[in-house]
Amino acid sequence: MSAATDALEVTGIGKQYRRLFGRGSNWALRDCTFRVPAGRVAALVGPNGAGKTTLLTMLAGLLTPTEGSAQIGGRPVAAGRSRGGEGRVSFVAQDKPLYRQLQVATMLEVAARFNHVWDPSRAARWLERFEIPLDRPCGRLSGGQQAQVAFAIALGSCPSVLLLDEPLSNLDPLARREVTQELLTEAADTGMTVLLSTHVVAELGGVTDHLVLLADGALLVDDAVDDILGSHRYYVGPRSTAPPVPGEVVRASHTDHQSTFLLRVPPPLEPPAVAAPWTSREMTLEDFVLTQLETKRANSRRAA
Ligand SMILES: Nc1ncnc2c1ncn2[C@@H]1O[C@H](COP(=O)(O)OP(=O)(O)OP(=O)(O)O)[C@@H](O)[C@H]1O
Repeated sequence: MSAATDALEVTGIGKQYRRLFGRGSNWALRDCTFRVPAGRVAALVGPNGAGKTTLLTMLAGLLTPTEGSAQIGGRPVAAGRSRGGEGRVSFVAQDKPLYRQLQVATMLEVAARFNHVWDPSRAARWLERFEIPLDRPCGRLSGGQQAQVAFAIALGSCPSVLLLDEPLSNLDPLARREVTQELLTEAADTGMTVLLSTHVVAELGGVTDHLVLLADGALLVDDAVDDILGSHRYYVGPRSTAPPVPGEVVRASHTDHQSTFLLRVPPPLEPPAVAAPWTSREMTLEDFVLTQLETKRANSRRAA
């Protein structure tokens, strides 16, 4: 994949926060390098405190990196500098700031004045899709409805890259699925790239096509979801010290009578079929994320 087709290019980025009390500082994120191709919906996943918000805030140009740099649409991100053209970015933070006393329709008018590129129909379509009342003050909407207004404003500004910090956290399960599917449609229709942080990995299957996994302020995985899922498979059979087919053992677990192996076969090879009594099944994205995090934790404990 050439750099020209990458909407987001992050090189060695890191952030060190000063401690408020006492001396010294903490690295929230270190040496993070990854790319997200244009038009993808990428999930930014990691445990609490992994550095997701810090990364998104730097990509939005609201926080200066301590090290490294980022490019959006081929142009460097610089804190405090507004962007236009191909590198236009919208960021929806966790606390979605809306004027509580303003009606939704008036809030959109205010947003239109703040954005030099604005598509009123795109914002209106999103609100209509999610049945948000335009005449209600924002402060009298539910948390999930307020989130929808924030998404509508972000989309109305026609970003080439949309950064969302835990967009699904206020939404019910049905709304979560609808929002992720609509974002996928928006990305497919407009070429917009989405990077969204989330803890709800189980609901990302079929929606995100790229995974960026952080843990303890470091990048653990940066890969296409199809490649991840296509190269891993579970094998379950009688208790055994070795898997029934060749491949890298990512994880093995055993009971008295049964063994389960998660195997990785790097693309372009397909994970092999298996003969009875062994059975095999696909791995989910949630399985993959949990396995990576467990392995990382076990390695850290061993090294300590
Ligand atoms: N302003 C700040 N000053 C000092 N430390 C900070 C600051 N903001 C974040 N941190 C620390 O940086 C680390 C990463 O925080 P960050 O909010 O980026 O994580 P996160 O992955 O978004 O977490 P969560 O999933 O809980 O939202 C944490 O250890 C956090 O305590």
